[in-house]
Amino acid sequence: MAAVNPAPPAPGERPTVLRLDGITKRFGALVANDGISLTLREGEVLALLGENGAGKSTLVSILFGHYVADEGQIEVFGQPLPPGNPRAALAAGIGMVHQHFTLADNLSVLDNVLMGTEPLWRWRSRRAEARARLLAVAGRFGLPVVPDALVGSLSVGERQRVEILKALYRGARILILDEPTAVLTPQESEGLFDTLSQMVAQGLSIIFISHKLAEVLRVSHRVAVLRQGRLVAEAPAAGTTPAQLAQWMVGHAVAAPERHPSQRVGEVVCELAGVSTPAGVRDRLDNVSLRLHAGEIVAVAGVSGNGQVALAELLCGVRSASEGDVRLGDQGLPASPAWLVAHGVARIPEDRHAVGVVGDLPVWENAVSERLRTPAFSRGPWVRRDAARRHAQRVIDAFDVRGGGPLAAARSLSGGNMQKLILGRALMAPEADETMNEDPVAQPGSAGEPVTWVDSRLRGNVGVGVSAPNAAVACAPSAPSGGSEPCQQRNRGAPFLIVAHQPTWGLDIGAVAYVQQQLIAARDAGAAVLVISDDLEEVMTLGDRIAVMHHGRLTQALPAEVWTRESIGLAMAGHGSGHAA
Ligand SMILES: Nc1ncnc2c1ncn2[C@@H]1O[C@H](COP(=O)(O)OP(=O)(O)OP(=O)(O)O)[C@@H](O)[C@H]1O
Repeated sequence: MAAVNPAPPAPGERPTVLRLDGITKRFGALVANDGISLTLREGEVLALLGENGAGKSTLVSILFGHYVADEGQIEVFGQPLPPGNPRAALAAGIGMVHQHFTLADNLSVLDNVLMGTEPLWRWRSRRAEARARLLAVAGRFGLPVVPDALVGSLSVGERQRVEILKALYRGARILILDEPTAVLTPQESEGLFDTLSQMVAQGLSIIFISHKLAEVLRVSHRVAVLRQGRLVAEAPAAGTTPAQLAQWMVGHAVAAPERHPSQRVGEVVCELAGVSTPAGVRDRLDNVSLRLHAGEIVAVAGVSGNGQVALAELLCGVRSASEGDVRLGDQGLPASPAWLVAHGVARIPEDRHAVGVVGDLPVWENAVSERLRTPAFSRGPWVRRDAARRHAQRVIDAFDVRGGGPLAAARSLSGGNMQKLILGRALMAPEADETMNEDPVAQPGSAGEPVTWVDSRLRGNVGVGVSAPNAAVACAPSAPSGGSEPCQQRNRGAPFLIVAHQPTWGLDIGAVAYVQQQLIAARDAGAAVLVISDDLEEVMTLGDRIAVMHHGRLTQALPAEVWTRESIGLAMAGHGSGHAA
């Protein structure tokens, strides 16, 4: 891997462009940022690291004027920055590229860049001038762009380029990139690194937030590490190792997850035979065949946008096949997400913001949302609130969901902690006491809410709808057969099929290791696991068998040993099955 960063600016040689002095931010009793002081120099890439919930997003939100610090000052190019004023931040030359893009799909690149910079009525008259300026900025930083292209037709990497251009067009001199590579393919990440090096060569300064430690060391000049809101380390990237970074972030060494091949592969739990999904949809399946066995992890690699969403949605009952056959055990797969969830198909959705949680609702409601109408959490028309909150607390403890407890609004969780909550919801079965019939049931006026009421609050969630028939989490006669093991799993409420789409996206290294261990443990307990990921490391760490998606087609799922990094890369680019055997 070629080093991207040019020689770091020697201390004192380049002017300081940004100075944070004693920034403190509290949310109630929680101190998200605790007296943080940092500087950034011209032409410098500063990586901001920390565990999920360490305070990175809070700090950059203060910088960008979305939050107001309780204490401390910020100076940009020697001038004090007015707090809580995004316009002032923009005017001072601060630009931000969020993890989740803020572009309008139905508008052109140029319109997106202009949006918010000019009054609407001026767009037409100033278009030619704006186009020329956009192309000039694009040329200067080596960011090729087609101004009239519709944003909805662009790949993820191209959209990110538009976001960066938007910031540069507005005159950003300090650019904050929040986990910019999380949504990119390896090739797109390379393109971004090239862009970064061009930007710093032109004197821009960059704050780069990422959980990928190797890439952090590669692209940055300096690293700053937050832990529980405090700045615990600052060091030049050169000479620092990923292990050292992990130690600073977590406070102890983190063992990299290792491959643990399956010991006992069971019967076929789910089978796709010649499955296609409707044409005309951008993300579709084209004649896909795949068998998922109990006790095995199949990992699907591929550049996102090649059919992964269609595959995940199909298996979760959100999308139907137009051709071919999908079977769960000995029956057709019902196109009913609620039925599937109730009968032991767990899903970890890719987009946690859109379909994962309902931000305004408390953690406990989100933690039981997919099982709300099971006996574990409801009795007749009433929610068993105590059981639900106990379960939420168990999820919080087991998955280390930090940031406020069962009553906190899910919205207040950091991105990574939200993902841990979704994983816990999908993977953690209710405890025996939560499924016992004689447990006290909340009554009106005492402790509970009507199920229908909670249900309607959650209805915005998951595309699943939670109003499943009051399905017992037991081996229903119509449930897939296929041996006793999945049945036992279902009886315990544990999933027998797990569809995990980008399960560790946005997680810190400790959480990645934990989640991967949980998926392996679920497999070892007899579940069939499908992991869909564009993270090659993850695919190679988890997959007992690996298949690759390209343009809606899926290669044969072959044993992991057959594949190499190179052969997976070839298949990702559509060159045959790509495998070496
Ligand atoms: N609006 C809010 N209300 C209450 N608590 C909040 C709010 N925003 C953030 N927090 C809390 O502040 C802490 C820091 O969160 P922050 O989002 O800054 O972490 P992070 O380092 O960006 O994490 P991640 O890597 O998961 O994105 C967390 O405990 C989070 O729950």
